[in-house]
Amino acid sequence: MKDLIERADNLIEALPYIQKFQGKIMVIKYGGNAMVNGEMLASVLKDIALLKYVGIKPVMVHGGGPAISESLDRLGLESYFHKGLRVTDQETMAVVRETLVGQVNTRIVDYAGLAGTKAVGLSGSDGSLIVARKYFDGTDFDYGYVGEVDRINPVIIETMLTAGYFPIIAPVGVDQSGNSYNINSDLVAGEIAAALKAEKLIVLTNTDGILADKNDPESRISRLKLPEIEEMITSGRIAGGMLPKVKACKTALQNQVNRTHILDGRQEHALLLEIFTAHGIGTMIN
Ligand SMILES: Nc1ncnc2c1ncn2[C@@H]1O[C@H](COP(=O)(O)OP(=O)(O)O)[C@@H](O)[C@H]1O
Ligand SMILES: CC(=O)N[C@@H](CCC(=O)OP(=O)(O)O)C(=O)O
Repeated sequence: MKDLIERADNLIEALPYIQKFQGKIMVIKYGGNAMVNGEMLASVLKDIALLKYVGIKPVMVHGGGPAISESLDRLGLESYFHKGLRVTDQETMAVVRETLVGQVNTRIVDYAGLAGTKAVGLSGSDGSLIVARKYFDGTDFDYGYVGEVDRINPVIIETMLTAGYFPIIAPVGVDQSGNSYNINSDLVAGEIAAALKAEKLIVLTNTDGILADKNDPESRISRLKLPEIEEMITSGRIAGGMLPKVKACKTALQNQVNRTHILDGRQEHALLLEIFTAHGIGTMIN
C-alpha cells in the first residue's frame, strides 16, 4: 500500500505544473544525435503523448544530421561542414530533403502515432510554413542551398493545434521562387517558438545541457541568463553544435518565449523530469 501511495504522491507533485502549462505551446527540438534507436524514439514520443493528454500543446522540430550523412555515404556523395553548417549543392539538397522529409519525419510521425497522438508531418513547403532565403555569413563563402529563415507562417501549426494534432516539422525551407533550402534545425526551432510565442523551447541533444567545461560531462550549468551565454560564446566555452542551440534560445527569449531548456534527449523521461519537477535535469536559459 505504501508503494501505491508514493506513486500517487508522485503524480500529485506534477499538479501545479499541469495547472500552469494547460493550453500552453511547447516547441521541442529533437536532434539527430539524440535519436539513437527505435526504443529511445518510442520513449520520447510517449513522454510527448503524456504532455498532450494533460493539455499541453507540443510542436516538434526535428533534425537528422547523422541520417543525412548516412544517406550521402550510401550514394557515394561527399559532404562537409563549414562553421557548423553542411555545405549543400543541388544534388546534396535533394538527398537532404528526401532524408529529412521522406525518412526521418515519417519515422517520428509513426512513433508518435503508436504513442497515441494524432501526429502530422510538415515541412517548410506546407502552408508556406518556413519561407527561406539563401544564407551568407558575411564573407564571400558560398554554402550553396543552405538557408536561413526569412519568415515563419505559423497559421498551419495553429490550425493543427486547434484541431488537436501534434505537428512534427522537418527543417526544409522554400524561397519565393520555389527553391528548397537546408536550414539548421535548431535555428528553425527557435524561429518557430518565437512565431508561436511558445511557453517554452526545449532542445533535446546529446549532452546534459550546457557544460562549463565542454570536455567535462560533470560540469553542467543548471541555469543561465542571456548575458552569461554571450560571455561563454566570446570566450569559446560554447562552440560547435551548441552555438545554433543557444542562438535559437536567444531568438525565442527575445520574442516572448518564457523559458528555454537544453537537455540530454537520450536520458529516459528527460522531458517529463524537466517540465514536471522542481529539479530540472538540463540547462535552463531565461
Ligand atoms: N559548452 C558546451 N556544453 C555542451 N556541449 C557543447 C558545448 N560547447 C560545444 N558543445 C558541443 O555541442 C554538441 C551538441 O551539438 P550537436 O552535436 O550538433 O547536437 P544535435 O545533433 O542534437 O543538434 C555537443 O555534443 C558538444 O560536443
Ligand atoms: C545547414 C545544415 O547543416 N543543416 C543540417 C540539417 C539537419 C540538422 O540540423 O540536424 P541535427 O539537429 O541533427 O544536427 C544538416 O544538413 O545536417
